[in-house]
Amino acid sequence: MSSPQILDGKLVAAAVLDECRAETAALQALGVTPGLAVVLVGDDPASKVYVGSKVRTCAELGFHSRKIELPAETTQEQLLEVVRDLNADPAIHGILVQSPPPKHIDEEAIVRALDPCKDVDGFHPENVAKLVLEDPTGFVPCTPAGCMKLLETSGIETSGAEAVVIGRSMIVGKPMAMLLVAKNSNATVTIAHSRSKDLPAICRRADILIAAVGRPEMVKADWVKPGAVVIDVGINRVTDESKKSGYRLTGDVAFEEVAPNCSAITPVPGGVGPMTIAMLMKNTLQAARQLSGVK
Ligand SMILES: Nc1nc(=O)c2c([nH]1)NC[C@@H]1CN(c3ccc(C(=O)N[C@@H](CCC(=O)O)C(=O)O)cc3)C=[N+]21
Repeated sequence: MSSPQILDGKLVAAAVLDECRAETAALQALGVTPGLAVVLVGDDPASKVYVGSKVRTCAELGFHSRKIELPAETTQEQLLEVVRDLNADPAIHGILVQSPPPKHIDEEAIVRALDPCKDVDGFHPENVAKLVLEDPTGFVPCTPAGCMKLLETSGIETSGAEAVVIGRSMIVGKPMAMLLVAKNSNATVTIAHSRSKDLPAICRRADILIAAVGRPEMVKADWVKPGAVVIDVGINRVTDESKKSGYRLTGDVAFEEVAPNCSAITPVPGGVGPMTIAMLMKNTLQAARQLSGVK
């Protein structure tokens, strides 16, 4: 096989953002300006890039946004105080605390302190439950939501398909599996992970393969059934002396060798990453509508 369909996340994200822009204008006409707060603790360079790009997208859409950058030494109690203030701030509808925080911070406690109605990441237990219950008032985590949107808009049939998700994180793997098995998607889902026996054989069963492990180029050509659809969630920085920055981005899939073998595949960058940000904006709009009681 040759020339797979390249699933262009940048293009689809731009279309989602166009919808968001129109919806923002409509909300503003009703006196509601969507507001997103992004909290970053410490100075991880990759996190800074992502946070910057989230805040920039807010500005492009006409959202109110707040970027709260805290030093790496910020205590648990100080961070909880910031979250409580944002919970109480009527101009803020969505709160995102960039993950991972420094080691001395108990991330789970921070997530539980969020007002679930403002938890646009969908990490709070109440939103996790709503995802399992298929309750649309909950927030779906942005990365898996973006993968689903990309599959939908590309006309990829999930109903009856064998999907394999590699990775069982609360941020991607588990919610991704839940979305694929949900009644509006109807895939048959396997969740594989580092302890799975014969991972390549499990992956070869997949009509739709989702790689979310965080290991650069782990998925090789012989892991993929000919004609499969491959969604690469990995965003790994690897050193590359030929680049001015000294690094390049690569996914969890060995793109060059895998692509010729599949029917469709996402690139990195330009695949799932831009979709994640677009879905964050969509979730913030949902939060603004729900909190303000506007339909
Ligand atoms: N509470 C929380 N929520 C998140 O949603 C969250 C998080 N923490 N921590 C980190 C991950 C990662 N993440 C990305 C979003 C966009 C791109 C993105 O736009 N990537 C571009 C390239 C960007 C670049 O050049 O580095 C692309 O793939 O084309 C990447 C990664 C959100 N995350």
